[in-house]
Amino acid sequence: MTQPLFLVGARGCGKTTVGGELAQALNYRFADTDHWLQQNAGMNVAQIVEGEGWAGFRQRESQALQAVTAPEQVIATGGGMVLADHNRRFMRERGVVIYLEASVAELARRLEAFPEEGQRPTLTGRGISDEVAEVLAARDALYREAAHHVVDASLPPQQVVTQILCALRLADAC
Ligand SMILES: Nc1ncnc2c1ncn2[C@@H]1O[C@H](COP(=O)(O)OP(=O)(O)O)[C@@H](O)[C@H]1O
Ligand SMILES: O=C(O)C1=C[C@@H](OP(=O)(O)O)[C@@H](O)[C@H](O)C1
Ligand SMILES: [Mg+2]
Repeated sequence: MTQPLFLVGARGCGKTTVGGELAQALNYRFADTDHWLQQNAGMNVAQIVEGEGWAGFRQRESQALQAVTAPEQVIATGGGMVLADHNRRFMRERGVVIYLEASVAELARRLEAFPEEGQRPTLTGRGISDEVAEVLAARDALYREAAHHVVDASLPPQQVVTQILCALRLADAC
């Protein structure tokens, strides 16, 4: 199997963290669409949104998705990548898409501990817990529609990696 692997899911579900560990386990390269676009723009997410609005950011993240997609590549997407129908279709057709599913409580706990405001400016103007609930309610169906596999992202990162390898039939002890 050499197809690109796309990780999707809400802010804080661990796409960036798990993506790096999954790439190591498979000896694949790792790319994160947010890292790519921030390097390309010379600005962080908050600065892009301030200058160009969310519409500008969404355009840049679709470009990033196209740019980083390659064989033997693990790709951590941003939480809103699935909003565009063309991104969902592109990921499903070009590779294997994995939804890292976690509860609102778990996501809010992680984001409260590590808000990373430059990477995650507010989407709704609400507090973290309310925002996570509102955004997940709006996007959960899109993550499921995009995904070939759903894994439990509330476990420690290495266990999430193991679940993914099992879903891909790349591990023996599942
Ligand atoms: N499986 C996990 N268990 C506990 N904490 C995690 C896990 N995955 C990620 N984290 C932590 O949650 C925060 C967000 O993780 P990150 O990988 O940036 O998520 P995402 O890219 O999906 O927004 C980080 O502080 C990270 O250390
Ligand atoms: O959910 C979202 O709309 C976003 C998630 C962020 O990425 P992470 O999911 O890696 O935090 C980043 O792309 C941007 O702040 C928008
Ligand atoms: Mg991330």
